[in-house]
Amino acid sequence: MPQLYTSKKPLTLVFPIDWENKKILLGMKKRGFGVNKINGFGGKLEPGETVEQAAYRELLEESMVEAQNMIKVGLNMFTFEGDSVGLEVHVYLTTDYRGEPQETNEMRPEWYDFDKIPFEQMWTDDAYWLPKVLNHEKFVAQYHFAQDQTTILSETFNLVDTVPDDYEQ
Ligand SMILES: Nc1[nH]c(=O)nc2c1ncn2[C@H]1C[C@H](O)[C@@H](COP(=O)(O)OP(=O)(O)OP(=O)(O)O)O1
Repeated sequence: MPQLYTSKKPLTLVFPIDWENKKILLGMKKRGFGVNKINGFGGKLEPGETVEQAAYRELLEESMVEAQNMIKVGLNMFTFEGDSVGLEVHVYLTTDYRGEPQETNEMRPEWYDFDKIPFEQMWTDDAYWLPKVLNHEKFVAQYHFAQDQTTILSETFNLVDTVPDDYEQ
């Protein structure tokens, strides 16, 4: 396969989970990349920050939920036709958190039942990997998007025991 990217940008994506009631916290993104889509909480790293530190900070900034733990469950490499920068998205679940979710400038949070996840309002790839995560599986995947940011042109998906720190092309 030809190289899909020449540089990559790490991003975080966190989902608070209530296993007992089978609910997941998602948010409507109010601005920026993926605006109007429903997704987990996350974003870019600040200078000097680790991926995990960024995951805690972004969740708090976007939903006012303060995670007490994080479990890394997936690594996605997203690339786009005509764009040489890959998005390396590190996916976490948190099962222990403090605070009630609140609407912020970035996100409007809402709890969803596992069987009522609004995949049609989410990134196309989520329908492939999010159910695996809710089934306690871990994965490494790559999705190559057309310029419409909706059509997936190619993909690779693998279940793993441990999620690596970096995506290797
Ligand atoms: N295909 C995809 N599927 C998915 O589920 N999440 C994706 C995705 N592509 C990007 N994301 C996530 C990763 C990250 O949590 C978020 C984008 O990061 P940011 O919120 O930092 O972007 P913004 O452009 O809003 O940045 P700021 O304006 O600096 O906040 O979208």
